[in-house]
Amino acid sequence: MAEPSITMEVGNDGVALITMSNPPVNALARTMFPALKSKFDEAMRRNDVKAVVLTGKGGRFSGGFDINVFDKIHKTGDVSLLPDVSVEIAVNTMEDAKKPIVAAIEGLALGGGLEMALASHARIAVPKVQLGLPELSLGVIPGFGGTQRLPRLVGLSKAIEMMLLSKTITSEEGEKIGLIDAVVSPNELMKVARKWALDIADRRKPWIRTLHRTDRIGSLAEARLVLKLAREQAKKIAPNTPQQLACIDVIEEGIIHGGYSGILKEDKVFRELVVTDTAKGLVHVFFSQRLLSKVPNVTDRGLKPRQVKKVAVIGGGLMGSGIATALILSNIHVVLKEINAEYLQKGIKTIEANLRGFVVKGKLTQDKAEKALRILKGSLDYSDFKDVDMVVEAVVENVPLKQKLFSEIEKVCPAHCILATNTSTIDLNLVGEKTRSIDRIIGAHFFSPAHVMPLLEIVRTERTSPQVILDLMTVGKIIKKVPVVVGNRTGFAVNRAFFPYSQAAHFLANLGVDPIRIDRVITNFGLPLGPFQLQDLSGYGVATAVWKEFSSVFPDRVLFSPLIDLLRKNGRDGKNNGRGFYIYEKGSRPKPDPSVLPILEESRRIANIMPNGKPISISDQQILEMVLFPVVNEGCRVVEEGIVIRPSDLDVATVLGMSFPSYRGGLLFWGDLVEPKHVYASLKKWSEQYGDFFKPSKYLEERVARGIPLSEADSENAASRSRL
Ligand SMILES: NC(=O)c1ccc[n+]([C@@H]2O[C@H](COP(=O)([O-])OP(=O)(O)OC[C@H]3O[C@@H](n4cnc5c(N)ncnc54)[C@H](O)[C@@H]3O)[C@@H](O)[C@H]2O)c1
Repeated sequence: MAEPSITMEVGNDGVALITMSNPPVNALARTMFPALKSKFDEAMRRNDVKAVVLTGKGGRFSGGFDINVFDKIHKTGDVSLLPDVSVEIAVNTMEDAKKPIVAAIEGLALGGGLEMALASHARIAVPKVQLGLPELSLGVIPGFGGTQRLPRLVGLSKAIEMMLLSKTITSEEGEKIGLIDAVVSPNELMKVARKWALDIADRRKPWIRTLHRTDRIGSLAEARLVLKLAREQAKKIAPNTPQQLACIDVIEEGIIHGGYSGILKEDKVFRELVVTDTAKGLVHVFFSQRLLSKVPNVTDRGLKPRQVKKVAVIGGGLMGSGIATALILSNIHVVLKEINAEYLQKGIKTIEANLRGFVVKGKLTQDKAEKALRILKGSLDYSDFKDVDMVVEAVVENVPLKQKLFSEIEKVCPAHCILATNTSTIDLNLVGEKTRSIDRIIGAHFFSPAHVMPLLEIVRTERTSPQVILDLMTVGKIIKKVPVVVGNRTGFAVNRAFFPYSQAAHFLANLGVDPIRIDRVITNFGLPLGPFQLQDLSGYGVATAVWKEFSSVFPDRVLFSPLIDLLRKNGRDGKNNGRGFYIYEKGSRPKPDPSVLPILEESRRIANIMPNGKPISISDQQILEMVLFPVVNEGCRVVEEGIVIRPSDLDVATVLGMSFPSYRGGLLFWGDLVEPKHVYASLKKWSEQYGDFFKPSKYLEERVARGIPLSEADSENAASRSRL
């Protein structure tokens, strides 16, 4: 791989072209900063240089600061690994340079990359460049002066929106809002940038040092109002993370005391934020996601993914229609098969509604929605199956039906066709029992709603062929999902890890804790739904089926609760009929339902676990731990049993499939943050008091004994996992 480098070429026109190179996105490695400085210094010294153009090699300006450095800081705690860029390079060397610097931008300028462009005196870009400061999504703030210069170029509100939401914009939009000085065609880029630089040098164009500008900020009173609203918004959208409010504070510093003062505060705050648990969690998820595309015995075999152009989706219910939506949106033709015309129409209508939903939210143009619908075809038989490259079965959860379907499909589909099932609970070997091509059977486990949720668990059996796994991974990426390869065991990875979630919550409710309080503790922690609201949403039929399924497979750790049965007996079915733990009324938010209390009391009487018949006294933190530590423990079993390839795969999967807060790094990483020894000791205590449901797993026990984080891959266990 090419080494990171900075080169300089001086043209006869007196323009020095400085090029950043570090493929693939010219990330700014630490070693590049002294080299950048020395090239700029040389350009300033040389008499044959009048102006400088800064660019990136290979059609990309720069993807930003090399975040491998964050990873190193998190492992060593050594913040001095951060280079002094904000003052030394972005101010002294670039902004205050004696000769003008113009950024010539192609492809992308993100994070530190965009900040280098902001420190230049003008910015010229080609069309469709991606521009943004997404640092907050990694738990930090822009660190090379971005918090100060972006508001001075595009105005306070727009800058705050771009930073707080980590929003990227195109160069065309950038030109409209003042971030980009001109958008030109790729073959003109260098010519225009060079001329622009010379025009500044010769005073034909203004020489703008952004940090000194105030014209886009407005009056102090106006700025204060914008900052106040931004703070309120930040508290609402990100109540558990520090970087949003810190970013606003830093911007405010620059507005009150001037850009340079803002830069100094930015640098200080950046160094504080980079070592927070939030940054550690977000960086962990970022790197863990990258690892997912490495699947032993699949991606290391030199196989090439085969193209999947047409897919048959069987079943147009909740899941099938969502899956079909995701496929047609990525230009993959779909045949949707149903049992009768009425259900088929219903399925197609749901797909249309899914697309309309995207259009209404501005995520899709009407044109694209119509184009997607044109490649969808409904069917009541197998006549359109002869040229499909993949089948995704999403019919009701019924073993004989699925077996029958796969034995039929095998006969009507081409020999290369991938045979995928969306089952959430059934053993894939059982699904494929009546099928000869067992090596083509694979799980494509989408999460509901399938056109929205990003996780795709790819379930492989011992017999699934590596080619089929690779093909499905590729399709997953094409339809913008994040594929995580998992093993074929009840619940796979995410549902399995989360099966103790509602059980533990019911246990607490039977111990006398208010379910609404439990939900509140969990949502304050950052999960979007507490366990009771989640059950209300999925309906008690599903809750009972899931509870039964897991109880039969893992009878050693099941808790008894009569609560759901009692609710059903009392005519409640959660959101389905508007009454559950909460009352659901059209147009208003779910409200806790006080009339659940007698049902709850009856459940407590039957369960009979309250000490001396009295509700336990418990803190919010203890509630959180009693609900989530069993989930961490089950997550440990998921790793122990080799259901995921690496522990960090489960972290990504819980973030994407269960909306576990990414700023907590995913399930196991959070277990590491709260200390595995504490998780272990708590579970052990509860298991002695309440039984085996809480019994610490071997993996947890062993990791604590060896002092190895739960979320870290362990080479010793890799061999046992390779059976995946
Ligand atoms: N609901 C979820 O959250 C979820 C999540 C992941 C996976 N799953 C799995 O996805 C599958 C489907 O679940 P769902 O929630 O979409 O169910 P659903 O009841 O909403 O839809 C099933 C559809 O399959 C159709 N169908 C039945 N037999 C058929 C046949 N022979 N040919 C064609 N169509 C047929 C039915 O008419 C119905 O429209 C199940 O295996 C389920 O375990 C569900």
